[in-house]
Amino acid sequence: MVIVGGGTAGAVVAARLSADPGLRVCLIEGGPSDVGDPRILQLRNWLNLLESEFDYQYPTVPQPRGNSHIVHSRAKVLGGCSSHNTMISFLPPAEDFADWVAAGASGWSYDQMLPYWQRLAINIVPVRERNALAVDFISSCTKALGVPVRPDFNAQPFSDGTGFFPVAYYPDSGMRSSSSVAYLHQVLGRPNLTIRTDTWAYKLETDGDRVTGVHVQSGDQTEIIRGGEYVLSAGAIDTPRLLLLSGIGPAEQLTALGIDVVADVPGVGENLLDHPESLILWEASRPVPPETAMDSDAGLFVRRDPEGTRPDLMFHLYQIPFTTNTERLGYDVPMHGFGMTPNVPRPRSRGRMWLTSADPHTKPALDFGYFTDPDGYDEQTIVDGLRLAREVAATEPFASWITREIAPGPELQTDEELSAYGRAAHHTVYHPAGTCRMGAATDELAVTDPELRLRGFTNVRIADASVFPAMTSVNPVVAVLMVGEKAADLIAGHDTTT
Ligand SMILES: Cc1cc2nc3c(=O)[nH]c(=O)nc-3n(C[C@H](O)[C@H](O)[C@H](O)COP(=O)(O)OP(=O)(O)OC[C@H]3O[C@@H](n4cnc5c(N)ncnc54)[C@H](O)[C@@H]3O)c2cc1C
Repeated sequence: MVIVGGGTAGAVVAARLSADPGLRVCLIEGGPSDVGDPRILQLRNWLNLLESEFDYQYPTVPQPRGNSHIVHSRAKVLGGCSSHNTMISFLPPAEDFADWVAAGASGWSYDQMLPYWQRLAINIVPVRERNALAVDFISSCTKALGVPVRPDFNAQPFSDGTGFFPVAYYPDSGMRSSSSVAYLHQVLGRPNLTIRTDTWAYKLETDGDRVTGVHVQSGDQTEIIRGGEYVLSAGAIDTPRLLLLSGIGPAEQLTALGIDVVADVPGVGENLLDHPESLILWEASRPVPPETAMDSDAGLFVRRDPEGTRPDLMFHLYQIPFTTNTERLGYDVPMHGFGMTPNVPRPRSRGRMWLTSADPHTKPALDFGYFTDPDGYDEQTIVDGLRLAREVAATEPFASWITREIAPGPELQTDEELSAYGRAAHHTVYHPAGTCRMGAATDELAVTDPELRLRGFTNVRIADASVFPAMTSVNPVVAVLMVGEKAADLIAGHDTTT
């Protein structure tokens, strides 16, 4: 068994499958190991990992209705993005899985997925550090907007609420509970598990409907790693990239680049999803206390649609000034500041990714199509978010932490002004997904079937965020881990739900 990508889902698949001593598992990971490296393991260091040596750093193509300057961080280290993210960990609502089933992913209903949630090995706990700013934020959210305080967001399904986030970490040590820490670290000695770090896959070798090997590069050396079955877990950008480099994708695109078409799979790279977020930034009236799990410890979910059953607007509280985009627009950078980031839980804009060259080292083009949905739903969500954030900011005790609103600034008031600012200053919550989405066999744009098998191939599955048919309403890492758990069961033949 060869697994490409030792990231969030790939680590789960490798750990679960290698529990069977009769199965030999080789895990190929492009980045280094995280073992013993506090830069990776300390959750609070996450911001320093962005655009570092542990990051593939993908730019986007110009975004006519959004921000063209975003660098999409994708982790290059064992554990993948679970080794450099904030590990905010929500069980997605039942309706999210119902959307997946409706999109053709039979076997992926909430009830069928709950056993995977229950067996996750990561250590999810509500943030233990109780920062006074975050405490007052929660109090003002509930007063201003009437949403309930949630001591544990995962205790029961919710459609709104405010509180400290559930986070996968170990509060005593500050260590993250990534997929590498929770799944791999204790099984590194298994004789049937080989982990090849710093080894980058750039092409699949195929023969008819089977993959027969993976071409990899390690330093200056290249070789082919072979196995009976293959799992692709390189993430929502690198899994479709590897398929396209191997001649598996939209035939027209491949032919134009001079890549031999092995299988015409038109959905590879389509359906690129993300959660866009914007920012309201305040100058603090006093220094923000230092206690924190990872500088964004609390948040707010709002349901604007009275008919809806899920949140349709989410905010992270940032206890630090996250000014990358506002500074570029000419706004002040405060010495002490903080912000709220309204994001769109179920965005309606869709993007796509594609290759611009047959050279495996050339980064692919990413077009998220931010704020291009024809009804303007995504931009209205951001506008509503900026307005609701101002209501929270006007309410004590949070209000007394604020000296002034720096961005968008009180002079911007109309929907048009707030939309223009919100889109210019927007960022990503770093949640790309959907580019190899699963679906029914009759769905031409589905890249895998509901058992995660790659269209047209008998011995390859995909297990990572790329298989999402639709975006989860909440931060997606838990859903990705559940994909890994279910993939392992499907491969081992234990899955009884499909
Ligand atoms: C900065 C940041 C913060 C985030 N915060 C949160 C959060 O708090 N909560 C949440 O729910 N979600 C969060 N996310 C999103 C979440 O982490 C991702 O959606 C999820 O981890 C993706 O998992 P994956 O298995 O699809 O891919 P990854 O975890 O990215 O795994 C892919 C792995 O494959 C390896 N790889 C890639 N290409 C190759 C190749 N060609 N050959 C060999 N190996 C390869 C990579 O090195 C990586 O280890 C965040 C993401 C980022 C970047």
